[in-house]
Amino acid sequence: MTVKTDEFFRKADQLIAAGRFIDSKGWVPATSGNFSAKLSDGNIAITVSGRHKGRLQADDIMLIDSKGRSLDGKKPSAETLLHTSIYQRFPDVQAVLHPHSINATLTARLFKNEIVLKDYELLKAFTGINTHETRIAIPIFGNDQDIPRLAGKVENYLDHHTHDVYGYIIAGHGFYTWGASVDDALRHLEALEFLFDVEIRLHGVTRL
Ligand SMILES: CSCCC(=O)C(=O)COP(=O)(O)O
Ligand SMILES: [Zn+2]
Repeated sequence: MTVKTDEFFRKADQLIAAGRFIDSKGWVPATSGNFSAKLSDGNIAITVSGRHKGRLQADDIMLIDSKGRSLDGKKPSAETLLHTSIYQRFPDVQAVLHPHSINATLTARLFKNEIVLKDYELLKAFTGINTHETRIAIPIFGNDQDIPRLAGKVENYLDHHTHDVYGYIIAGHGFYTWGASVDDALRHLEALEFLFDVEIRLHGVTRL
């Protein structure tokens, strides 16, 4: 069994704190959502499947390898493959966060295929964006209980959209976002939440 390092426990603490914050906003109801952070050796700290993400303890964060295989005998998130495929594609990504928020769910009901966010000052919360005069697209995928098939659809999208993808929505489910640290991923998460909220209010729930 692999020994857990100081780095593992530091990242685990960051994920636990992120979970508390995300839950305080109501974005991980019941046992929904999952979080991960990459370690310098390529292994990944990730939430154990089925735990309440707002009440995580050190025991609820486990260690997997880059392929998603458990290194400590615990059962990783059911959606582990969605995390490992992001790390594999984007070497700079160090954290992946997946909330199940009302706004992501409503956004997928209001918009088909993607939501375009443009001309918002808060776009500057995304790494690499320095002006409101830009646009980003957040793709929307159909939900699927077959996670490898869902991961394949995400992969296919990312094969064709190589720049400025900061996250994606899974309809009727939640969204995924990531960043170069847990803090960066959390900033992207909050910004997306705000922008989804604005777009929902703008386009009106009456269209649902
Ligand atoms: C009760 S939420 C259903 C599963 C899910 O979508 C999720 O995000 C949590 O799954 P995990 O295995 O990571 O706890
Ligand atoms: Zn989920």
